Formats: sequence, C-alpha cells, structure tokens
Amino acid sequence: MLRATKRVPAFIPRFLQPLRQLHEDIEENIHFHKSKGQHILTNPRILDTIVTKSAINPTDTVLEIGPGTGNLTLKLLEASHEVIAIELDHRMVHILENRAIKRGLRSKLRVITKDALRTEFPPFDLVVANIPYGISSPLIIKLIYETTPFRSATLLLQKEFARRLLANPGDSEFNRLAVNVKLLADVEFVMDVSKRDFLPPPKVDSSVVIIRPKVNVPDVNLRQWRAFTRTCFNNKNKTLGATFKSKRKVLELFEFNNVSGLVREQDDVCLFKEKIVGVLREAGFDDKRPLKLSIEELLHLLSLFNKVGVYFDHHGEVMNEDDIDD
Ligand SMILES: C[S@@+](CC[C@H](N)C(=O)[O-])C[C@H]1O[C@@H](n2cnc3c(N)ncnc32)[C@H](O)[C@@H]1O
Repeated sequence: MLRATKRVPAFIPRFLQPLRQLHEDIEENIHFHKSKGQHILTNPRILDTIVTKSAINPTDTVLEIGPGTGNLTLKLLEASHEVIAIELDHRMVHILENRAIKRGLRSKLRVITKDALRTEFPPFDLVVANIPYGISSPLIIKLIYETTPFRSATLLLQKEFARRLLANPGDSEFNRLAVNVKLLADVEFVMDVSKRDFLPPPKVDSSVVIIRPKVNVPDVNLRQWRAFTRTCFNNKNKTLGATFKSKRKVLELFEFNNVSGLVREQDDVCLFKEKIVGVLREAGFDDKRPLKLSIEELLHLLSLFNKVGVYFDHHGEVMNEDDIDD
C-alpha cells in the first residue's frame, strides 16, 4: 500500500515524483483505500485542463464529489465563488480542510462528510469531479434525474465507462445508461487520462467527459421511461418482439397494470398480450433490436404502448444498482 508522507525519500522512482508535489503540504500519513476508489489525480496539466474546460465563473457554486486530498478542490476554489465538497472519508476531509486553510481559501469551502449517493445535494451551478469509479452509474443518474437544474458536470470516469456513456444508437456499445442519460443531457468527450497520472495508479485508464443537461426535454414520465428502457435493454441483443412478447414479460406487465388499476375492464392476459403484439406490429419494431433505435423511436414506442393502455413502472428503489446498469 502506498503511503504519502511529508518527506519523500530521495530514492523514490521518477514515476512517483508527483507524490512530492501532491503531499508537500500534508502532515499526515495516508493509506489510500482501493475500495473507496482513492486514486489521486496528480498531473497539474490535466487538473488545469479540467478546470478550464469546465468554464467556471467567479460567481459559481461548484459541487465536487470525492475531493480526496484536494488537488482539484484547491483549483476549483480559486476559480469559483464556493465549492461544496462531498467526501465520505474523514481523513481526506481533514487534509483537504488544512490545505484550504493554508491557502486562505477555507471560507469558500463547504464540506459535507457523507456518502454522495445518500445525500441530498444542495443547489449548485455545476459539477467538477474525479469521482470514485464504483459509483459512476448511480451518481450520474442521480445528477440527471433527481437533482435541480445545473449547467454542466465535468467528470473524470473510467475510460471504458466513458465510451459506453458516449455510445450512440447503432454502436455495439449502446446501452441503457447511455439512452437514459441522452434523453436529458448531451455528453461531450474531452480527453483521455493515463493511469500514470494518478497516485496510486489505478488498473485502468480514464477519460474526462462533460455532461450538459438539455434545456428542452421530451414530455415523458421519467419513472415510466426508465422502467420501459429497462425492459427494452434487458437483453440488448434480443429483438423487441422477443423481449416484450415473452410469457414472463407479458404476465409481469399485466400484473403491474392490473394492480395499479390501469388495465381496462374487459382485458384479460390474452387481450393484453394482443395489445402488445399490435403495438410492435404497428411500430414495425417486432424484429428490431434496442441497440439500433434512436431515442425518438423509443419514445414513440412507449407512447404507442400507453395509447392502448400498457404502462410501465419502476420497480424498487431508485438507487438500486441493478436498476441502473444495462
Ligand atoms: C478518485 S478519488 C478522487 C480524489 C480527488 N478528487 C482527486 O482528483 O485527486 C475519489 C474520492 O471519493 C471518495 N469517495 C468514495 N466513495 C464516495 C462516496 N460514495 N461519496 C463521497 N465520496 C466518496 C474517496 O474517499 C476519494 O477521496
């Protein structure tokens, strides 16, 4: 396990030299916890690019998730009006606060020592964060689906994850997370970041993306939309016909619609299934795979289902991991 100490021994290998720069103002020893995704971004060029690309105004309140020892936070504090930093590790918070005090920036820093997934975010203008990769999906969904409007989120993500987020309909990597995010936001690729730019280095490379919530969003019930895309992408290589007409799916949908009082009086399971079959035929989507459909086509399919009285619901808690990935 890497230890960061105030004094770095002279024999430290060259690739670990940034440690000196990172920790010269830190008194404490730190054991980084892999389980908390504690990989500190040390390359000043990358840190500067992240801040520049985020286009922060001096009046902005920036939300940072997982500030760690504060390398990015200190730069955000200089560029903004205020930084709200949510960090669950008390040791990191202690270091971060001391560094902010030393630079005379403490008054601009608001720390929330909690799990970002279990905390309601206070109002903010934009997000800039090198997030722990383990919470990427639920965090992005939380930001986009459950947070009051904000301008943008500049996020450092695992490279493969960023690729999936950037995927478009027709790409083999297109997936439910991408479709759910793109309904409400645009995603822009900024740059790749090598694993060597972190201490301790993670096993994977990273990428920076900027997510910008759309101003005009489709008029759709978001809870239903997410349940619907969950069904569509349940097995993204299956045709929609195979997915929606399976006995299990028909029964599950019938039961939900029935319990919720949404099934029309004359309907039984057979009639209900006929409606599903009819919608897929009318849309011409029976033998199409979700991978190939645009967001507009998926919205159209959902509206056709609703028109004949077939509704979808979001099962379980919003933050369920299995509900979020494709
Ligand atoms: C990848 S490090 C980033 C550190 C720092 N932002 C940087 O760029 O050097 C992720 C940080 O998030 C914190 N963290 C992990 N899970 C978290 C959670 N659920 N909520 C808030 N912070 C979390 C870790 O303790 C760690 O400090």
